[in-house]
Amino acid sequence: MENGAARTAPAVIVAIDGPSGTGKSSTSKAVAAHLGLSYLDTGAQYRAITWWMANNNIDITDPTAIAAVVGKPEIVSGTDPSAPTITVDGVDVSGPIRSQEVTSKVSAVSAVPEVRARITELQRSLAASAEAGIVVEGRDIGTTVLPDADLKVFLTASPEARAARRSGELKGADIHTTREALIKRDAADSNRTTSPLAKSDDAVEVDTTDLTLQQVIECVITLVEEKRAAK
Ligand SMILES: Nc1ncnc2c1ncn2[C@@H]1O[C@H](COP(=O)(O)OP(=O)(O)OP(=O)(O)O)[C@@H](O)[C@H]1O
Ligand SMILES: Nc1ccn([C@@H]2O[C@H](COP(=O)(O)O)[C@@H](O)[C@H]2O)c(=O)n1
Repeated sequence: MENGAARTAPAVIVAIDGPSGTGKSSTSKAVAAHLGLSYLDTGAQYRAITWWMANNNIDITDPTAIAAVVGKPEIVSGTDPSAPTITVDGVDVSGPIRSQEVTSKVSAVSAVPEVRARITELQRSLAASAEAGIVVEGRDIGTTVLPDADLKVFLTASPEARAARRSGELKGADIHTTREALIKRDAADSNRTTSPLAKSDDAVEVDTTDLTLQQVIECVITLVEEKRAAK
């Protein structure tokens, strides 16, 4: 480096995977904001395409029907961690994609190989255009979408801890029902044939059951900084 030249941190690609309610979104957003990276919520993309299928009366039990229309909706993700956005055909769907209807249908839609191929292409393109780097969170980022990521983290937590977090978020929803719904969605996501929810062999596993969100964020920031220093 020449005298006086500013040192720019090299772009870094971070993949954060794990089951529902382990803290992927909260952690990824905070880590990206702290380190000046972009942020991509890939679950929101699968939810957005599911919302479009439901709105267009596509039979979500019929993979052939889903595959036939997979290219129709235009899905756009904004990657600013302080204000992530998601639109379908120009419509802001950030609220509707969190509905119970979408949550109950998303695993069936995301299991369709043509859906995964389309969404994976969007994800790779966003990651490639993130100048400073990006934190991408989901279920198959480390294994399939970005297998060459600089850092892979796999978050876990007990079903009880995850259900308590979720029912707190859903204003006192019954913990038992929430726990059963989480377990059912994780099973569907883990057992599908195409890029299931899985820990990549080279991912760092962090059990968040007894950690505060702040402790998890600090742990991941440290891991990213170590990777950056080694680049
Ligand atoms: N370590 C933690 N301790 C306590 N609460 C947490 C922790 N991590 C996350 N939370 C809370 O748990 C809830 C779920 O977190 P978050 O949405 O980040 O999980 P997720 O893994 O992205 O879930 P999903 O895959 O279903 O989108 C949020 O309300 C969040 O604030
Ligand atoms: N990489 C991913 C991310 C998500 N999914 C599917 O989307 C659903 C919703 O994800 P949330 O993180 O918003 O809860 C999830 O249950 C998966 O079906 C996926 O397949 N791959």
